[in-house]
Amino acid sequence: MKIAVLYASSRKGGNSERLAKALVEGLDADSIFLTDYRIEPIIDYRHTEPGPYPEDDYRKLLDRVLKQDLLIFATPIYWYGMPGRLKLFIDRWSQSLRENRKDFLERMAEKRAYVLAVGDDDPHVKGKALIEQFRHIFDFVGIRFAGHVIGRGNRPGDIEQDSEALSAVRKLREQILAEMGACSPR
Ligand SMILES: Cc1cc2nc3c(=O)[nH]c(=O)nc-3n(C[C@H](O)[C@H](O)[C@H](O)COP(=O)(O)O)c2cc1C
Repeated sequence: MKIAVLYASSRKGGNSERLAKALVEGLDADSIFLTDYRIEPIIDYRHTEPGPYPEDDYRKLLDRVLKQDLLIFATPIYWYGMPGRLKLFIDRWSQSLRENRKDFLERMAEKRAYVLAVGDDDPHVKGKALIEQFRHIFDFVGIRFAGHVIGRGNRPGDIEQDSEALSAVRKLREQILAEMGACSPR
């Protein structure tokens, strides 16, 4: 099973990253830092001739994502939603739907995803909309939403005090390990 973590924070070593690392520690997971990619905003060509699309890192990033079986979205909550960098990437899925809808949806439908979201302003209540947004996005493209964890933290490292989030992550980890065991050849 191929696993990737999409790190959506604008900073390194933050709470969402730490939560994701607790989830995949010791596992063979591809670490995809969105800050390493330049992703331009979508241009809506749905009702006109398509193109030109931006010459940026979108295809490179998408290819890396499409290789995976399990996607872990590790994201801070920014203004009660996802960071712009992650939203730009997901907006561009509309480009793939326009360019190669069947192939894109077939490949997305093979995937499962977890969402780990960290915020500091009552995240279990005010972060619900973000989780719902992911649910709708995954439904649309056929990704199976396998679970989520909301954590609380502001300064890097705060998440280590959120025992509830850490324990929820341990449970997801057990799910992943069980699935990997079921997949491995005997
Ligand atoms: C631009 C920005 C917007 C933020 N907006 C929210 C918010 O709406 N709700 C919230 O709970 N926390 C908000 N925060 C706090 C971050 O979610 C919090 O510090 C989190 O730990 C950051 O994740 P990271 O450490 O993985 O970068 C915001 C932080 C920034 C920088």
